[in-house]
Amino acid sequence: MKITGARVIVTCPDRNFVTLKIETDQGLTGIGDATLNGRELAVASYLTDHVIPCLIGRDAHRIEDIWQYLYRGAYWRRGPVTMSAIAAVDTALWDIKAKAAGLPLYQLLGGRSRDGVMIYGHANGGDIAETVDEVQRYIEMGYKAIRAQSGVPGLASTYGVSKDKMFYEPADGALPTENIWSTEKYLDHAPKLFDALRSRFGFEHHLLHDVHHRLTPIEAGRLGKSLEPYRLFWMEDPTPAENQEAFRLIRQHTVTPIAVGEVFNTIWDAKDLIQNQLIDYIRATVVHAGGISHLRRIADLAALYQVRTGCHGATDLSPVCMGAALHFDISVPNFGVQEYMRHTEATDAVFPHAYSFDAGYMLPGDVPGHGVEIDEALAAKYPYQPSYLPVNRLEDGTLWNW
Ligand SMILES: O=C(O)[C@@H](O)[C@@H](O)[C@H](O)[C@H](O)CO
Ligand SMILES: [Mg+2]
Repeated sequence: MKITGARVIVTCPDRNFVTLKIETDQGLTGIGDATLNGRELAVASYLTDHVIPCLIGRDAHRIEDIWQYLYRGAYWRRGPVTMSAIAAVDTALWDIKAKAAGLPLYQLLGGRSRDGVMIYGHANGGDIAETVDEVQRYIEMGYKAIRAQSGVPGLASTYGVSKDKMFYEPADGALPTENIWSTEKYLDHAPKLFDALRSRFGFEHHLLHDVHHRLTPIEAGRLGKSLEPYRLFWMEDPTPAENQEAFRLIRQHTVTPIAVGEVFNTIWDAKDLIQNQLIDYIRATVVHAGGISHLRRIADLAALYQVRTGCHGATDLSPVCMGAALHFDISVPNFGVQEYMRHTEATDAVFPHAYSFDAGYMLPGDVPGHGVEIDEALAAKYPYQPSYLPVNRLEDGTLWNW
């Protein structure tokens, strides 16, 4: 089966998405997500100008060979732009292969390992009271696992607190907005949030929290220790993970489980964290970590050390990524949880899909392929809109991690 064409579709139904569509000489097409929030056009150009010319005429069934060709052939390896582009090709080719076999993608990945994919949603509020009410709402919607983020007294804004409660889009400006961050105010506040949540709801539901790279290792150790009475499912991105060694310091101080990896794009970013059991969940996902093929390699390494998957699934990852991730999630043996931030109706209309939500779990659907398509005519109605993620500054003006 030959690749006869490929094109990049950039669309912005409420937010920007980049999609690669591959066509073959047997009439089958496949799509892959290539969205990189705030740097979308870099990936679109990488695909259009440097990858697609190399794809035409290749055998669409040779997924692994094409992956190696794009990874080794670029000479300049790794990084979010390169690996998101490779991920889009990989995902589209798995979509084609499954369609050619007439099977849902998970059947080519070893079949089901579970009946459904447990997901977690994002409850957030401007203060503790509002966040408690939002957690209540997610419990009523049937969620078994809920991430809780709240505003911090004394800070005008902070990561994870959105205006619209069902969708969270942090990219909010034609140039980056600047937020002010105070670690002391946050460390004083976070335990109070989870004390209120456990006092109200007990321990029946999994509670998660995203620190979003904003602490130093010892501060992360302090936070993890302060959250131990509340038995979190995980504390996410407690400190930037370029220095994987830093997590040893956190581990010395707390048994609060740690999840890292949504910004990782290859197995090399996670190798030491996994092999030294410095984390409990790996957050790498289909769109940013080289696609289905590479994510399986990361998951297999993680399984050796009893590290489980917890794929990133924010609104800025398109329904194409969500669909592919659910096929991965329902089959991977060391599954942990899948993040699911809902997309808007306009986005869902552009990306019709077979996956579904049912009482805190999601199902990938059983149509051939990964079950997600793109309505190109509708996509064309939503032109790209430049949009940046915010930056953080400390109260003294120092540029910090957002
Ligand atoms: O865990 C998460 O979902 C967050 O870290 C994301 O919302 C992240 O901030 C965005 O994906 C960035 O575009
Ligand atoms: Mg996160």
